[in-house]
Amino acid sequence: MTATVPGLTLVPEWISAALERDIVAAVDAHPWDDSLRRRVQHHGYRYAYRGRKVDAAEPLGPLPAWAAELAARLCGESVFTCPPDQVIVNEYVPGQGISAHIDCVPCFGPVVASLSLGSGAMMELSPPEPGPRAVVWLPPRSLLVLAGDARYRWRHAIPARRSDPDRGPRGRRLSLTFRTVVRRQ
Ligand SMILES: O=C(O)CCC(=O)C(=O)O
Ligand SMILES: [Fe+2]
Repeated sequence: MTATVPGLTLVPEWISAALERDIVAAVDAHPWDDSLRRRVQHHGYRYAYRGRKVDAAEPLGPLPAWAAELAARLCGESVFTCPPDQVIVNEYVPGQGISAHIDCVPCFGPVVASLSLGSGAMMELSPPEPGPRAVVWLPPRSLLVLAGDARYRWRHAIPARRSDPDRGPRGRRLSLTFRTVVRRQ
């Protein structure tokens, strides 16, 4: 049995295959940070995985053009109430994943949106109280939006494996996750 997750929305084919190709090329033209187990890029603000914090006083500079365009579209479509100003790119090669977590609550605002490019992947979400997990297939070019309980109470993970049940082998996947940095007064 799988559960449904309040606050989770998945929009298939949020971008075209042509735009997907252009964004992957633009992302790959930018240097990667390979100090973690998977390669990442941080745009807008750096997120410190270790201390789980973002320094809102230290912007990295303007978002790259592809990220600024997608951020504007997310705003225009009212996915966010203000333009997201922080983007993390994750690269997963087959066998890589991300362990179960809730995105940093004091660091980021109430909406987190993640665009999948390249390969699809299966996401597992665990409820706040013991109970059945939810499994969501994230196809390439889809937009996953986490708000409400999906953002604040459920944990999400991408199991580190080479293929997904019923979906076959994974290829290289990029996820582009848009967030809004919380500014403390
Ligand atoms: O790759 C994904 O779709 C999820 C990424 C994620 O959960 C994160 O960066 O916090
Ligand atoms: Fe996350």
